[in-house]
Amino acid sequence: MLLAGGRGSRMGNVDKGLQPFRGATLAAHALRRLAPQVAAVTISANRNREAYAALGATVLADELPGFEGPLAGLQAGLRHCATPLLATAPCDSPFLPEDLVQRLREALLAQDADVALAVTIEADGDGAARKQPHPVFALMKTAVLPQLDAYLARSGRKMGGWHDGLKVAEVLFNDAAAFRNINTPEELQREDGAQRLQDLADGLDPHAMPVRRARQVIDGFVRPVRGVEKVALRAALGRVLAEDIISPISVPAHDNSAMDGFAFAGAQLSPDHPTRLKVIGTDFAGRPSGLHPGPGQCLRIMTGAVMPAGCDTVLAQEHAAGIEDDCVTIAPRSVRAGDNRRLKGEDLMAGHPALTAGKIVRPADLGLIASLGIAEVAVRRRLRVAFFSTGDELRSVGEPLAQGCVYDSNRYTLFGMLTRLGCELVDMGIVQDDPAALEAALRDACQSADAIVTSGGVSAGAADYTRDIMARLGDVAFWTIGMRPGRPMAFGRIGAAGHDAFLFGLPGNPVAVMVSFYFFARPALLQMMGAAAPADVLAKACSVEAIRKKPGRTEFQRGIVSIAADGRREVRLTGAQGSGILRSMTEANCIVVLSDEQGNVAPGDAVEVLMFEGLV
Ligand SMILES: Nc1nc2c(c(=O)[nH]1)N[C@H]1C(S)=C(S)[C@@H](COP(=O)(O)OP(=O)(O)OC[C@H]3O[C@@H](n4cnc5c(N)ncnc54)[C@H](O)[C@@H]3O)O[C@H]1N2
Ligand code: MOO
Ligand SMILES: [Mg+2]
Repeated sequence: MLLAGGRGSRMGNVDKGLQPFRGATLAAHALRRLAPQVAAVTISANRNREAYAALGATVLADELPGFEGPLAGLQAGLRHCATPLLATAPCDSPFLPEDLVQRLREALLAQDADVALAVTIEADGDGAARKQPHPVFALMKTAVLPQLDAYLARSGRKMGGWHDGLKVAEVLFNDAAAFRNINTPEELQREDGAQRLQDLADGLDPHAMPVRRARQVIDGFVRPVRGVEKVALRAALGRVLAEDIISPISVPAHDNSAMDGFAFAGAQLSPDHPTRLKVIGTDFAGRPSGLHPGPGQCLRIMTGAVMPAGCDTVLAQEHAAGIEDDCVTIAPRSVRAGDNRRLKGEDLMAGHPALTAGKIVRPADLGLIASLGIAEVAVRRRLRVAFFSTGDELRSVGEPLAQGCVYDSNRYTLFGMLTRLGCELVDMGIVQDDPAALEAALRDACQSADAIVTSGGVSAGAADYTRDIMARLGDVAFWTIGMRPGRPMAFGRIGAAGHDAFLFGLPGNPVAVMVSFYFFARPALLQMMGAAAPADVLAKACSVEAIRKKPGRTEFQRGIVSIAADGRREVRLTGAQGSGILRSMTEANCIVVLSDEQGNVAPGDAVEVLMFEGLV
């Protein structure tokens, strides 16, 4: 029985099961999961009964009036159930496990229980593991109806509340995500992925896809992962901030001195005559003297010491016209009122955001967070990325190289690129050009990862099965991109056993896999990590050589930037640019990006380069 009899109050009092979702309704998706697991399906619904009946199920209304909740639906279900066991699931759980009923039944029989219900292990707010029962995902003997009747007659309404006196078997499911339900319009929209890939790519020719458009489609399709964890400050390096960090204090907390010197009230400076001030004491950083200089007085002060009351100006000691005994002489115009004073909150003001969600934490950010006294930060959970290479010709490092074979290098470049992004990796090795093996690998990958990156098999070669299988498993587009290298690519979302993952099917050639990773997969993975969109920061360099280039496609050539004798930045190519020549990537320190509009390049022309290494 699918439970669809609720009021849908968090959804705005609409009939939740009938909300559109991925081309159907929530209830239709849940039913699609549930129906194959049982002999017959009933839907508990109190509104729109014809719409539910149209899904091909018997529809039952509550016996109790007034939307009394899922137990009322269950009561009607048990009363009319023709089988000895009744399974239930809510209508808003489109991802429910495909083996839900089978596993509940095994436990119910093995333990001779009255009710079997699903439990998962979930992390609570502190990251500690906690058992989460899901009493609406249950299987029960129809013979338990009298207990439920009695509970409802006592005005009990809690889903698990009526189990007292019954034997309950708990069945642990590893996949908490399969039990997630959709309660609010926002959740619905997020889970719905907003749009289908085909709609996003509408009107675009998959056989001649401009780089820019492919990136737009990918960006519009991927969604950030939701999990958040609290980590100790140092562990946040390289992670993505999940929340804005609001400054709890002002930094600095007080006006303080920017110099070692003398602090005084600037109003007494004369533009025409030297000013002589008596030094009445010394203020160190963290050790104030407690003295307040009056007119004609000053304090010796160290950098970082709090400005004494009544003082607004510091004269750096090396700028004093004279220091003798306990007096300092200041020449006219050698310092202005207000100089060398750092203002309270000039770095960070209390209550203002110091860092915003989506920032990838760099060393300076660690320091900034520490300066606020914050020891723990909320970061997005790491992205899990599964990757494998395809091809019968591939051998792994350590194996002998048979005639006609090559060592699998793509899995190593992918390992490097994914590790640099801070992903959690699932290395699935080499998968043979065999449809069954490929399908099994992709299904497997869906269950363990948020994203899958494969290499090889996406062009139209006879042994390239990848495309067919990918298409069968989900919403996948195959593009020939107007670029070089990296022309063929598969992108989309595939699913198996209640899990889905975004898929990047990259071309097999070793340079092509890297270039398509950097220009398509990387920005998309960053978005999935919850990171704010990064821009490719291109610099200009003078090409020392002529480069042949056809307009109408983007070329990513491998280059070496150096500084010429005249101080200008110049670039030369690494030599042969074939997409199988991986050496070109190791020799290069930049990619020369020749845009669609660009034609031939003459020696001395400026071209755009994307440098490999930055400072931090
Ligand atoms: N008739 C056409 N043939 C090809 C086209 C085309 O448009 N029409 N496109 C070419 C381009 S461009 C590329 S790139 C490749 C992409 O093909 P696949 O993605 O199907 O890749 P494979 O055929 O499996 O492999 C291509 C090449 O790369 C070597 N390779 C594959 N995986 C690895 C690995 N893990 N480590 C090292 N080397 C690897 C493989 O042995 C092949 O030599 O298609 C062109 N053909
Ligand atoms: O993608 Mo292919 O490598 O353009 O040669
Ligand atoms: Mg291949």
